[in-house]
Amino acid sequence: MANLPVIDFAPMLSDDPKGRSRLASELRAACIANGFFYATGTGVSPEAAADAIAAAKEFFTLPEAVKLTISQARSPHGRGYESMSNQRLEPGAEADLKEGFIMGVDLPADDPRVVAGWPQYGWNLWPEGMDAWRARVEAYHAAMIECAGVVMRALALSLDVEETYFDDFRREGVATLRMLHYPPQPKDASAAARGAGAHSDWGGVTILLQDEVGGLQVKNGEDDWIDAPPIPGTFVVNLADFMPRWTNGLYRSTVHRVINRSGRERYSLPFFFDGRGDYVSETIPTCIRPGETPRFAPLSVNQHLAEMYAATRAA
Ligand SMILES: O=C(O)CCC(=O)C(=O)O
Ligand SMILES: [Fe+2]
Repeated sequence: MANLPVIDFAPMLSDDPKGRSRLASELRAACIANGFFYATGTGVSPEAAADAIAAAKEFFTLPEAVKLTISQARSPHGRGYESMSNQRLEPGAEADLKEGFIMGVDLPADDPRVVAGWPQYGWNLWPEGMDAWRARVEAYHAAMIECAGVVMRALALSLDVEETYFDDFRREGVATLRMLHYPPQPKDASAAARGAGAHSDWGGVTILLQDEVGGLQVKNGEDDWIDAPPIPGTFVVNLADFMPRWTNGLYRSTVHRVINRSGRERYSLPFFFDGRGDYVSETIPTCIRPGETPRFAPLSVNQHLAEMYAATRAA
């Protein structure tokens, strides 16, 4: 079984037309095959990545009562602390054995998009007296917005459109950082136990930083589960639900899951780049081959996010 490829994005950060065209074709092959790959050279420093994992561990060691002061239940916008087993990503499986912390672009209550109730547009919740921690998390979030820009510009090139093609989607879009803690699955756990049940992600791309423990699995192009083990110095990137819409099904929004059978605590930080609420997807003209018609109706980010958040709540 071929492993997922490691793709170097460094050509996007310098004037390197040859490198970019090599990157575009490697990326295209990876996106058609599995929609999952590892990324290096995205411009995020190893120190920033290590610090983000450290910050996640620090948060989850706080007493439950402290974490609950910023419970997601208190946020109209899905921010804050997500208690253990609060989500069920896979219908028919058990609720996900994970807890999380969610933050995103911070907007005041009087922002017109917040007033209009756009999903995931709103303000963050932060634990009391942890300003330095907050600054570290905000710095990593800002770095990931940049990183997603690099990845999406390369994706545009891989589809033979201007590198700016996805800029309208990206501009002031939903950009959610989730810190996750997966306790080890108990030895006697049922076959339906999941850290994160099988699902696809909902936006444009997801860029995942995982620690050294492992447990992420990907459903490949042949419908087999394959491991996406940690590779130091990389992110795991997966395409999400808008990609098949843009590409008329050429690029997949790949199903993945987490089962933590390691016996150890696992920490991971997915960053979801979900796009601008009022953005409506259309099929990219270069993705419609002669004789084909668009397979997907236009869909707005707001509509898709609202439906998916509602569908996956465990309670
Ligand atoms: O923790 C991971 O490795 C993946 C998490 C994930 O797929 C998600 O939160 O959507
Ligand atoms: Fe996911």
